[in-house]
Amino acid sequence: MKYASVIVDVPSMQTDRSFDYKIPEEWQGFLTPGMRVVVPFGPRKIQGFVVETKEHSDFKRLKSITECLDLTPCLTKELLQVGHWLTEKTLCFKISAFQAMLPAAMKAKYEKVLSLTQDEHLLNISDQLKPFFQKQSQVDFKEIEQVVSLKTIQKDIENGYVELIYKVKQKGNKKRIKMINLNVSFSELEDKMNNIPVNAKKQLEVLQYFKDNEVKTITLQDLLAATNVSDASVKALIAKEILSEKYQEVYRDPYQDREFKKTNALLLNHEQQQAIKPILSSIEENEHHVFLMYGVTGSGKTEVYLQSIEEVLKNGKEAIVLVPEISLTPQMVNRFKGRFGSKVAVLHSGLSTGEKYDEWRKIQRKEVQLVVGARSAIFAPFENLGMIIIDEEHESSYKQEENPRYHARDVAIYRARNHRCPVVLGSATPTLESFARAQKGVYKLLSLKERVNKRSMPAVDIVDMREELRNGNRSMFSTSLIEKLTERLEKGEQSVLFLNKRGYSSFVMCRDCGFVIQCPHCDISLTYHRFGQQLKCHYCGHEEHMPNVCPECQSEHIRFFGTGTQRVEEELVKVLPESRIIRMDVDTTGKKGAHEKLLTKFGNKEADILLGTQMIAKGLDFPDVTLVGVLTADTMLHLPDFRASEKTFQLLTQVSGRAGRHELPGEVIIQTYTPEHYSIQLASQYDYDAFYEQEMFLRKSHAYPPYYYLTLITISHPEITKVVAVTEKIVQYLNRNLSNTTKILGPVASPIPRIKDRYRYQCMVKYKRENNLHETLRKIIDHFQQEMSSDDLAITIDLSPNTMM
Ligand SMILES: Nc1ncnc2c1ncn2[C@@H]1O[C@H](COP(=O)(O)OP(=O)(O)OP(=O)(O)O)[C@@H](O)[C@H]1O
Ligand SMILES: [Zn+2]
Ligand SMILES: [Zn+2]
Repeated sequence: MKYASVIVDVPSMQTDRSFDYKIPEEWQGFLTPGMRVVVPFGPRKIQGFVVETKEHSDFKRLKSITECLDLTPCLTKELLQVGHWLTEKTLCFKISAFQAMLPAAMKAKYEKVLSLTQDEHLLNISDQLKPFFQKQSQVDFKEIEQVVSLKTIQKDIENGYVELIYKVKQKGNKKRIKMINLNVSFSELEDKMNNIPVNAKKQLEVLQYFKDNEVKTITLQDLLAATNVSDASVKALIAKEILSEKYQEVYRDPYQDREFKKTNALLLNHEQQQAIKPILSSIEENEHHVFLMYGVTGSGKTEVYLQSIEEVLKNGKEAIVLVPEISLTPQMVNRFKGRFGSKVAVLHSGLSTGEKYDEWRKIQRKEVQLVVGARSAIFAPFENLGMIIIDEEHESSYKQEENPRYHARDVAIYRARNHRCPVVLGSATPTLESFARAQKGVYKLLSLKERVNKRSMPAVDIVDMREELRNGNRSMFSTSLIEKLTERLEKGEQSVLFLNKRGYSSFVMCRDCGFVIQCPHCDISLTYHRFGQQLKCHYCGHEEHMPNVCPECQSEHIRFFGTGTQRVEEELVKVLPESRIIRMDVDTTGKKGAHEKLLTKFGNKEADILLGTQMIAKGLDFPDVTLVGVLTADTMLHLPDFRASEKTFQLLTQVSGRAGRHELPGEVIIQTYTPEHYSIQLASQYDYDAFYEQEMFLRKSHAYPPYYYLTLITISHPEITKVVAVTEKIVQYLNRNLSNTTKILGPVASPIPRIKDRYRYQCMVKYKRENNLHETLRKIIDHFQQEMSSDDLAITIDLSPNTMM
């Protein structure tokens, strides 16, 4: 093939198509679609993806590809196809779609260098530049920029003495280690040693080591450590050709120092057998089906996953398991590694960029057959997929909230259809969307209604906190919660306390005038951080010091409100001084591995109470936890979000599921200010079916999903008049072009009307069927393209918004 079509790394409307390049002769026949290349683009050199190779091009005078970055395609044929589909589905740029499918380490980074156009020009360039080019013809632009004025540089560029070049920097460095090799046989070694002068003691010591230990290859690092000699002695032996060195590539394996206890398949109970049967037959028959495995917490869904995967691997195929924010549940990793050992790659946000890259390459090289990972693991470059599992399918983290705004569930189904294999969605609290599809028979419903060994679900007690207040209890713990905690302490059992942080922050308010301190750039209150007495904005990062007096009325009665985990801990220590508490929140789990350490400690019973936020709500399976307390169940209910009730129900069910999972029975206490709310009532009765009925009824009457599809368009700009004008225009255009049955809401200010000094407006499209939607939206973006690139206007379109924020 002589020509290649390339998608270039310039995310803009004008460049959202392929460009043709000549393939230099030496790469013809080698370069294939899915490889990354460096190509000249205008004055720059940038990265791109080859999407097609061909014998002819309609264009004349084409430039040549400059560099080839891959030896094997980093995107398989199928993933290229997924990329095109993502572009359609989410209205993102092709380049964004391709990049989203690769580990961060492989995204292009550019460095600017200033380069002499000819060596002779060293005499002509300005004096300030000269010192930089004495020894080299290219200099990092950043270095020069700090010392020499841009004007001066510009002049030399205009004169043609120097030029500015963008170089693609490769981030994904493979880790290599130096191996030292013994070049002679052990019998020859004696001879060689005799020839070495006696005073070269260190060199002799090195050779003695090889002799004593009968090794022929060892890493340089280990050799130096074992013999306590310096690098120089080894070099001397290499010069004598007794030793040689070579580099060997190694993987950074975050789990290499850990042992995983091998586990075997358990004997499935009746419900599990019923559930696994259709999955296995779909695997055998090579048929694509989507299964919704609706199983109460502790019903043994994971065991069903494990045994289905076993079947897939036995057939020589591969599987993907998505787990929400997996770094947060090391227990989960253990279960997969325990069953499948080195066949598993793990991909999650807790890994370093390098570690992720290495895990990804294990997949690419077919060294593993199973990947367990968070959202983006859905793009694992397997070519022979036999199954995709999405655990906790209701988790909102499966939706990416930046471009491309995809939902991993959609990608999973698309890929599984390509590979003609099953998708299994598992949850104790399926999304209404999925459950409705199962009701209609679009998905196949598999139910696990009982806990393993018929253990009962923990009894739930709802405590009305208003009542507590009326009875004179002003603390954040109800009387009955304290009683039950004390009981657990006496019996040596463990408790989990859950603080629902979402929608709840510690804001600062003046008790005299009611003034709330807000971010000067965003319309949202600042959050109080005890450490350093700082106030922080969670949207733009603005920080300021906590004032001593109210900026509005000078009163000294300015306090923070709201309950942080730190405060809960302090209060708890006062009430239960003898208890040992582990607190898990963003502050205590910031460091790598901290999360796992804390959980291990709790598992070893080095603490009585685990106190935490969302991060302890799911996946935990500790036998001695018999009490779960939810401190404030209703904080999420009041968010401007049509899924607020559903999320509350899911969360309460998940948290309750942490108690009494093994021999000991469990109990749950839910503290709330709105005990009558149906999502709280029904969660306490574990009545998903009733919740589903009720919530579906409300969604229907308010025209929300799953009855209607949504599209959210958000417009932002530094000037409010501009935002309003553009939003109005968009609404008018939508009204003219979409069908009559479609509802268009807006323009209205977004729930957070200003972020980072930009005003935000939105409009929402609710529709049942809308064939024109994508085309209409594309036209809108097209229309405002100019203003978006020059006038700081931003329009984001989300075709399946998770929240209204
Ligand atoms: N067939 C079985 N026989 C015996 N024990 C089992 C069986 N299946 C699962 N278990 C055990 O029951 C416990 C709960 O199972 P598991 O964690 O798989 O449930 P789950 O449905 O995934 O729970 P959750 O949704 O709450 O995370 C685990 O300790 C598991 O090892
Ligand atoms: Zn005041
Ligand atoms: Zn801010």
